[in-house]
Amino acid sequence: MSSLLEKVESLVIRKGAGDEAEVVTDVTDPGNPATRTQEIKKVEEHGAAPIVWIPFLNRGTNFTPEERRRKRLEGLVPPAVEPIELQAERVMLQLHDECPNSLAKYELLAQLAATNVSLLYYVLIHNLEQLAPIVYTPTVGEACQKFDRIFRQSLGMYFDCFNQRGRFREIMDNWFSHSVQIIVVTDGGRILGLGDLGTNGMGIPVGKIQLYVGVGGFHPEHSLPAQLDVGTCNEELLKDKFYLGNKKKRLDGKEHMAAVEEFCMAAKNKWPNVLIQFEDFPTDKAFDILDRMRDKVLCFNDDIQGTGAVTTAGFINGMKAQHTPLKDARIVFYGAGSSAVGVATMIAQLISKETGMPFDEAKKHIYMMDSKGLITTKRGDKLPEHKKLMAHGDDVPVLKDLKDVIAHVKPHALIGLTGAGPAFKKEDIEEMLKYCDKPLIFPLSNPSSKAEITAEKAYEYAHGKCVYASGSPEEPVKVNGKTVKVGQCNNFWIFPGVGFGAVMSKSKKVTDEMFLAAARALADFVTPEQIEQGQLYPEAKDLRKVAATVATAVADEAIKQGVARIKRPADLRGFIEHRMWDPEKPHLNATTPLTTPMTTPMATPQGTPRHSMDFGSDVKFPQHKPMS
Ligand SMILES: NC(=O)C1=CN([C@@H]2O[C@H](COP(=O)(O)OP(=O)(O)OC[C@H]3O[C@@H](n4cnc5c(N)ncnc54)[C@H](OP(=O)(O)O)[C@@H]3O)[C@@H](O)[C@H]2O)C=CC1
Ligand SMILES: CC(=O)C(=O)O
Ligand SMILES: [Mg+2]
Repeated sequence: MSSLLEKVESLVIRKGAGDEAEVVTDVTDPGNPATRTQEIKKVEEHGAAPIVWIPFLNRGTNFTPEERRRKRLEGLVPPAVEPIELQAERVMLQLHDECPNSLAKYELLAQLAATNVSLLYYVLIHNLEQLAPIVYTPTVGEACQKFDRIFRQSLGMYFDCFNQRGRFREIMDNWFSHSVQIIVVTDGGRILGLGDLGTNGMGIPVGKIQLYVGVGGFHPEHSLPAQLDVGTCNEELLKDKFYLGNKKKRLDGKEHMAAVEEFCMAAKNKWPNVLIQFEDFPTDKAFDILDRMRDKVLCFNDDIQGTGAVTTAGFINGMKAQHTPLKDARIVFYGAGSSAVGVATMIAQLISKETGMPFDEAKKHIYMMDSKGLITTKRGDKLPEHKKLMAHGDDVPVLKDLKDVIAHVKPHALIGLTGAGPAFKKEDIEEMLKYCDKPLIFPLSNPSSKAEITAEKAYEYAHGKCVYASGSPEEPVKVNGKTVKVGQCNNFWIFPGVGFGAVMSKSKKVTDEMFLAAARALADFVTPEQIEQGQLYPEAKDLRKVAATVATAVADEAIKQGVARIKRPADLRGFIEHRMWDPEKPHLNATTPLTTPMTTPMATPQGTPRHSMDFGSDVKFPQHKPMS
């Protein structure tokens, strides 16, 4: 005989499909119909399972005696009634005393995410500086590499692009929340600088969503980490018995694009105002996906646009620290993938807007290198589209070596986005010093093991004279006898605020101008005195405040551009802050669902949900047919 919980599970699933009549008959125990029905009624009244077993509702020992009585939790939690502060103190103690390394801390926090969501976020928000490097880079990189080994509980949704195509919309009905506002989705193709990690890449959407909630202010129930399983070409994973995805070679071309498109359109149908963040798609897909989807769904690519904005902010402050006017600034990019091209484009836009010079003129200030050297149209190889934009022509010689490029360009800034560090050598930094007395050095590749240089070496080679920030956090370093905090140039300064600002302003799209507004707001958060001392970014403890500032600037820009669907509130900052979710008030649903009531699946006579295919004039649900 099946257990009550199994019955209830069946009840809940069937209720979801809108087939209640069938349920009652089905779950009544023929041995004792009256008792069974009563039991089920009770469970119906009090939820499918005790809420201490539901991570989004569980507050463990924090439930008051009255709540324990009312919610039928008596006996299910220890007698002590604890304030969340004390619960958090226990977690911090466990992190310090019981976890021998960063990965163990990651696992402990993942366990918390799977059991008590409010407590996870309380702990995260109150210890951002300490814990961002755990849930995010660099530790999340190691976690992704070992994801199938440390896996315990899924924290997001998987979409199997081999076996579930055409059914993504239906599968989304399995997610518990009716009002998702933010999705981070990856295909695992370029996870940080670690390459193709297939479904092990899920750690990245999970980590970014944790920052969307802990930093950006989204309600946990309104956020969704998602992984498209398009296969992997990582031979080690294909051989790994624990690998959690399909052991098949990656989909490519039209098949890959069709899967992404089905996912996006299904998400829009299910959650009409959802914002989709594309994350760590390989460069040969990233630009095409953004181009194809940006007018169809509310979306952006974090690696292209988020990185663009965060680096532009550091560049603004770096040029101030050097006293270099933007019209004179020259920049060398080491790496020409999705992130580098995103940054280069935004910096050229900034120079153009600030100085009045045309974009085509502004972009001549930028010199990009890839694995073959300085990118020029005359180099003799066929350049992919994304490299053409910034390629120089006859005005530059063919150069392969970074030092030679520096000698030719005489740059004010050197930005590393190769995913292939360490790469910047002593002679490169010394060469920069010949032309600029305070060069900006940004080794931005993640995680730390892939960074182009470390703070210690950069300051040493530059005799303490550079302005520096890295993609992953670093410990403070001694510079000329003084301890200096190391700045972090990571898109985590941008995406939580951009996402929250766009969603709270009910923006129809996320425009380039909104990203530029985010960059400026981030740059302005740092005081002139801090900039003068070489500090280009805020400190991680201020992440939440920065997110509110960025969100306000983004919403403001959306309203100015006419893409927002709200009227300007008298106090925009207050409007944003009021809506930021606070785990200390778990029932205060500050981010009131903006989604219109969801499109409810209708039950067919057979009980299988079906969906209306008429989603309005401009949105058509893809029918899993080959794309033209
Ligand atoms: N700090 C932050 O916020 C962010 C950091 N990143 C980091 O940026 C890195 C790159 O990401 P993405 O742009 O998407 O990746 P891609 O793999 O698309 O790009 C890498 C680029 O670096 C070039 N490259 C690789 N090795 C070398 C080398 N030895 N010398 C010169 N150029 C080289 C490649 O050349 P070729 O084209 O010839 O192959 C390519 O142009 C990752 O490590 C990622 O973690 C990304 C987003 C945000
Ligand atoms: C930070 C980030 O998005 C990356 O390294 O890919
Ligand atoms: Mg990324």
